[in-house]
Amino acid sequence: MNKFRIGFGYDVHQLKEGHEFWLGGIKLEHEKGAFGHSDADVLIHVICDALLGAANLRDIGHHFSDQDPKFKGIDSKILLAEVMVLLREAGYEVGNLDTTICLQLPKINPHIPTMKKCLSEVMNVSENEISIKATTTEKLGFVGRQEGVSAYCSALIYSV
Ligand SMILES: Nc1ccn([C@@H]2O[C@H](COP(=O)(O)O)[C@@H](O)[C@H]2O)c(=O)n1
Ligand SMILES: C[C@@]1(CO)OP(=O)(O)OP(=O)(O)OC[C@H]1O
Repeated sequence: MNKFRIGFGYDVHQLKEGHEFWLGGIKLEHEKGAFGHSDADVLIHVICDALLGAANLRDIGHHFSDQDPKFKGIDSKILLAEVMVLLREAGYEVGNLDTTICLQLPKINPHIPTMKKCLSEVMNVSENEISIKATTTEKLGFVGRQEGVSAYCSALIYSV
């Protein structure tokens, strides 16, 4: 019988002028971009954390340290692909993911189909199993002030 496990991820990155804005594996055109040790793709980071957590494999920083120059500016799609290797080596497959991006601007809805296609290809998981949603915080807090972007992910995995 398949064993089902759930996982959860949460992450925040600062938004700053003069940085690229990578989100869900694609580059958005915006006056500010996300800042981090990697490309700061907060959506991919929460997916990694939710999958690692579900498999009890620690977290993204444990596998890809923000102190390691090897990961400086790295494309987070590479990290997600590596997480999928770890997950499958541990004997699991992805059931489904449900994510929420908290971002005041820009609007994410027009980009969701492209993000889903991109993540589906990186993970080798059907687009139907990848849900991406977005919300503002009604101009409240660091998201509302456009100082940062946060995201959440719930993941279901099952043993194969
Ligand atoms: N960056 C965002 C934020 C929100 N959306 C979409 O707009 C809807 C309304 O947002 P509220 O914060 O007022 O609830 C939301 O449900 C999303 O569909 C978006 O595309 N990009
Ligand atoms: C991805 C890593 C590694 O480059 O760096 P950041 O882009 O800073 O991301 P974060 O989610 O803060 O932590 C994970 C890090 O290990």
